Amino acid sequence: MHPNALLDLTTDLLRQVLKLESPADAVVSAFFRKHRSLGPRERHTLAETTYTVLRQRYRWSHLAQSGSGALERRMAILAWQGSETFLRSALGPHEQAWLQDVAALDPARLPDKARHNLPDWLASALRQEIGDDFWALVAAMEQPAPLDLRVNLLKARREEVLQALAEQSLLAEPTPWSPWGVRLQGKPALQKMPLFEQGHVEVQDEGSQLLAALLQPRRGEMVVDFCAGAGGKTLALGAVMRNTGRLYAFDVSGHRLDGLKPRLARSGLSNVYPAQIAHERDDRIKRLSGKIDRVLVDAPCSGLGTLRRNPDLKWRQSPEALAELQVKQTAILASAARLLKPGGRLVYATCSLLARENEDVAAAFSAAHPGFQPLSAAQALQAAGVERADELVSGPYLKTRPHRHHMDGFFAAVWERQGG
Ligand SMILES: C[S@@+](CC[C@H](N)C(=O)[O-])C[C@H]1O[C@@H](n2cnc3c(N)ncnc32)[C@H](O)[C@@H]1O
Repeated sequence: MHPNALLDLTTDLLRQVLKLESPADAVVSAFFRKHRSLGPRERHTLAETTYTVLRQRYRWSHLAQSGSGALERRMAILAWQGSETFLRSALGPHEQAWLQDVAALDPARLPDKARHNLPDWLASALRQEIGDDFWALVAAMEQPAPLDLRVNLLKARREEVLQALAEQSLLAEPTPWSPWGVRLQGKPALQKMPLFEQGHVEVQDEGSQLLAALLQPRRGEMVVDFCAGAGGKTLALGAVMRNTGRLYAFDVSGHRLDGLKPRLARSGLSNVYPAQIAHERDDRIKRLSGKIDRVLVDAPCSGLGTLRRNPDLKWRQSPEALAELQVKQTAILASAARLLKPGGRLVYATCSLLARENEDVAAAFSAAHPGFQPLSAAQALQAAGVERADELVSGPYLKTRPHRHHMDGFFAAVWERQGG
């Protein structure tokens, strides 16, 4: 494709993504479906440039002020993630000179906002949450996430997967904490590899894998994954249960649960029962009340712990949306808790970094449910064979952080239902 044409397409894609009306990955996928003739290198440039702008939107719009022409074009030029020679051949002499001037500026002298690239409400919430680590967190969130795999222990051992990857000259190492995790270098086309097709591995961030360790379901138990979605955690739980017992995968979204089907088929699990529920007080929940050994609530949340993968979320969330989420999280947790037998374990998890969705919801639940005894996440993880679990917690809670653990930001609280 001619350099001018690719720059025009990038400008067009950015214009669509920056409307922030739909998730960026959906807009990018729809754009690629519309432009089927794009090659892999062109797709890479389009997607990476778009994500670079989303990660550092204030930086690029600040620097773009000095140029001329459409703002999205200027941002695309500054954040370009393809060949520089190729880009330069798309630019006229004025744009070339402007790009050179901007490139010479010292990024350390930019205003704070153009360095942290966060909306004001989120910057102040994170400063309060993270304190002195704020800038380290900002830097970590601007990096793309590594590609983590979870080894499906029903079908393979971690050493075998590492060996198979090495035979294909792929660099990989065990994840630092998850006993089932493998971290790959680069982004190989995994979907076409036998390891993936035959269900020996699934793509799953290390933090997400740890939630299965925290719930620690045993063979033969009755377990509920209350907000199962496309089943990332369901699959991990089913494997820990060694394909025994009964694992219900509930979600209000039938569409998301549909995404679980092909993954289940690959995984070899036959103990999973996906079911769409109307809402958290659905009759099905009432019928199972008091019968379940372990319940995971992977609650709908702002997703702000996944900004490395979904940088558009920081522009699409708002304090008002967080307040609504908190109401929903509180209601789902209270309803899911009714499922548990005495002695049963409850885990509430989010991929948010904010106390409003995390500690505040957990504390309100504890206050309203004295029959649920909070447990230490570190002890639960240690019991599940996670070494150095004390590095992953803050007080009784699991709290993973991109800048400290190279994982998405997860929060989890654990309780045991009392009584007999
Ligand atoms: C964080 S996502 C779950 C991700 C999933 N556990 C995984 O590992 O892939 C939250 C899920 O909660 C679901 N959800 C929203 N409201 C719900 C409710 N009232 N009851 C059950 N699930 C709900 C959403 O449809 C969404 O799939």
